[in-house]
Amino acid sequence: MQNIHPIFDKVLSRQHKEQLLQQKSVVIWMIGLSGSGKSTIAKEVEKSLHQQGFLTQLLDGDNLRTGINNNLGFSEADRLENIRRSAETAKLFLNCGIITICSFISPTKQIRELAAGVIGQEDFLEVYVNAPFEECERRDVKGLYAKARKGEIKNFTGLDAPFEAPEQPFLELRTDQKDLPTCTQELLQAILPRIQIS
Ligand SMILES: Nc1ncnc2c1ncn2[C@@H]1O[C@H](COP(=O)(O)OS(=O)(=O)O)[C@@H](OP(=O)(O)O)[C@H]1O
Ligand SMILES: Nc1ncnc2c1ncn2[C@@H]1O[C@H](COP(=O)(O)OP(=O)(O)O)[C@@H](O)[C@H]1O
Repeated sequence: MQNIHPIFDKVLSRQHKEQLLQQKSVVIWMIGLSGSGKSTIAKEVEKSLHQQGFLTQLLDGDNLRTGINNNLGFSEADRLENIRRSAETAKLFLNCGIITICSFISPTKQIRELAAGVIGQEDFLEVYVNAPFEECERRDVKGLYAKARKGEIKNFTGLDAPFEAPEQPFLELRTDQKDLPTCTQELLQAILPRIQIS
């Protein structure tokens, strides 16, 4: 990167901002098939954290794809770029001391390693929102599975595009076995020690 000179000697650090907000920031990165429950849990967790006085930001695949990522589709290369930009966005919030809840399918190990690399392994909490493909298809919240079966959507995750289950996520939530309040509580319990100032 020639002629680019990033500012590293900032007057205000992430710690200053965390101190102001009385919280520690982290990125909660929710992954899983379409319809597994990422957005639903993310919204519940955000609501609860807000009620407890934490400053949060939600970043969702569908939402970012209407703005910063609106020129990207679902090829492998586009998904990588989608996640790279989304992770860079999450990092801006992280460095502002904000608890950042991200929900992106993030289907491959390579894509998730990219996200973790941008954010920093220490601050990247990978949450696997897991429901079997058949259950997600049964739910078919947005009618996308039906369209994909008819061939109206190509590169659909789990059908004609891969989803690689993570090997060692920070947390796994089986949304076909536990209800929404239970999944929400499990996630809150897991992250609270990471975001509270001791
Ligand atoms: N081909 C294909 N495969 C999967 N999903 C598709 C596809 N086409 C559109 N959609 C819609 O896009 C949402 C997923 O976007 P993401 O940015 O999370 O995907 S990725 O992480 O880049 O793989 C996804 O949102 P969720 O259902 O919330 O996962 C869908 O609404
Ligand atoms: N335990 C659970 N956690 C989250 N969602 C659940 C759960 N059980 C059933 N659901 C339902 O599954 C669907 C998940 O949809 P959504 O959150 O949009 O998934 P995603 O964001 O992963 O595409 C919703 O209709 C939700 O009500």
